[in-house]
Amino acid sequence: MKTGKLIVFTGPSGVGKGTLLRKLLMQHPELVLSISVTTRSPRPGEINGIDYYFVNVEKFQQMVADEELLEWAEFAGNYYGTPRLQVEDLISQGKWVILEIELEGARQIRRTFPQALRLFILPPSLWELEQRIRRRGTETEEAITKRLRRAQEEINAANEFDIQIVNDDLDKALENLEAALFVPC
Ligand SMILES: Nc1nc2c(ncn2[C@@H]2O[C@H](COP(=O)(O)OP(=O)(O)O)[C@@H](O)[C@H]2O)c(=O)[nH]1
Ligand SMILES: Nc1ncnc2c1ncn2[C@@H]1O[C@H](COP(=O)(O)OP(=O)(O)O)[C@@H](O)[C@H]1O
Repeated sequence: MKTGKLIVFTGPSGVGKGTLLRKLLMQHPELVLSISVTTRSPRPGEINGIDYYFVNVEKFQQMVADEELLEWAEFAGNYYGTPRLQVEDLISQGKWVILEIELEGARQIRRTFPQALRLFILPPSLWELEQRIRRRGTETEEAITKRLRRAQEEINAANEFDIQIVNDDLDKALENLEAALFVPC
């Protein structure tokens, strides 16, 4: 029987997690990205059920109370969480499931799924991180400030993770990511 695997993918907002994951998933369709629940509003182009499940705060709190979330956290004024059933089903089918989550959620997973592989994506510098968030053009000034403040705290915790990858050159970062995931055993 194939063994499923849980892979945690963390790093500051704007570091390029989404960009790296899109490329990785195109090349490795056997990997599955877990779709999170969030109370944040959809950005233009984001689709409910594809990018996130967009819910209101009441619904989110109900899911927490009903223990439907494997982990959850507040980030920059919104709630985010991983639906438990979806992940457990996929892992029991032998799939490799990726959680793209922030630091507090990654810490929860470390306690509940100690066997998960945990990766942290670093920016080449804080200056470049800020340029990337601004260039993306999806955030208000207030949201950018919150994300940058949080970024330093997250970067300080990078050593808690099994593997650290710097996303400077995108293709190089992708190569390092593949090397970390597909170690011959
Ligand atoms: N704990 C937790 N964090 C999540 C989850 N889904 C997304 N996040 C994180 O929430 C943060 C904000 O995500 P988002 O609003 O999409 O902004 P972006 O990272 O700037 O694109 C990022 O660090 C995500 O990795 C989740 O289910 N649980
Ligand atoms: N290696 C890279 N070099 C330059 N720009 C990048 C790189 N990786 C991602 N970006 C850009 O940085 C911005 C933030 O990337 P994104 O994937 O949305 O980050 P995250 O999901 O971590 O918040 C996007 O505009 C993306 O095109």
